[in-house]
Amino acid sequence: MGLLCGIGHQRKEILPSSSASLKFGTSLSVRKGLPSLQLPTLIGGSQGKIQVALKHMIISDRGAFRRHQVLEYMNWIKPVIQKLLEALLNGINVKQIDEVKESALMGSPTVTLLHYPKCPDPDLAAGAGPHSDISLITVLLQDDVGGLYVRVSEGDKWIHVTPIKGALVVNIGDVLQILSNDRYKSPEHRVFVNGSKDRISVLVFVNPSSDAIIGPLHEVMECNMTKQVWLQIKKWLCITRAMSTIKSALKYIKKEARGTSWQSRAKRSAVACTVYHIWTARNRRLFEGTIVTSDGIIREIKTQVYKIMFSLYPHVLGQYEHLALGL
Ligand SMILES: O=C(O)CCC(=O)C(=O)O
Ligand SMILES: [Fe+2]
Repeated sequence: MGLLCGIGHQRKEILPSSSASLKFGTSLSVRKGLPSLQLPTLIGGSQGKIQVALKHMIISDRGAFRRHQVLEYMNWIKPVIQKLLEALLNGINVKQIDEVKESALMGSPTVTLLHYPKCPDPDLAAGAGPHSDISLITVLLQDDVGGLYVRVSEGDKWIHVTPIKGALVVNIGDVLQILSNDRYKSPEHRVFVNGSKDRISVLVFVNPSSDAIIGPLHEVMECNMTKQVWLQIKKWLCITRAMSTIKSALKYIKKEARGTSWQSRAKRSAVACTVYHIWTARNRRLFEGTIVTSDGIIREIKTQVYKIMFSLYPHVLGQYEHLALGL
């Protein structure tokens, strides 16, 4: 089963069946793994031996949920959440989710068990008013009663998230919207109570750890740094040809700056130093949290090229003094 995104007929596959055993519902949903996932017999437990009459438990025994059952559900759902996160972050070009990132992003999950008593006049009951979740994602298990609606964009249209047997509904939360710089939207949703049946839902709010600093991930930001640095270095080298990327620079250098003249060497060194210093600056930002400005990187590149050229051609230093003057 693949990973589907969207609601109802708008669902589209975002991961092929071979790469995930997940199925997306509202925003997303998961099917495999809980074959008999059906309220009131919720938690399959180890090898499906333990069956919990959750609906019964919530309604008749409110406030006294069995801790180990909730923990068991959390244990079951953790790898599902990890897989979902991996797929979602992959979708915004975040390929590596190491332990630090993982614990920052999903460090404070909470489980909420909700009971919506039936109401003969549902219009008079509150249910859950329109809101978006502040979590990273919310994984929601609903029974077969229905009543959860998601707002379509900004309009007044609400789509019913029809319960699918054995499926989990996954909502994008505000935190993921921020991390993704709005590429994923945290949908507004609401719940209407039913006129003749009680409704139960079990929610896992996957929250970042309390000390995590949330902002758009670097991978989703347009990075202008490389372009800015290279354009300055190109000008410094008196290269007039239009080429704004390092890729095009490497191609140019391979073709046009092959010889052993000091000019060719200067150009080759400058491109190599540009690649190296941009890479170093990225690493320092990622691993040390140090921000190096493009002016700082340009200065480092020029200094290094100048040193290389001086060590190779001290006698022609005067000829390319204008390079040094740009330092
Ligand atoms: O009960 C539901 O289906 C949704 C509840 C909800 O959206 C929430 O508690 O944030
Ligand atoms: Fe919600």
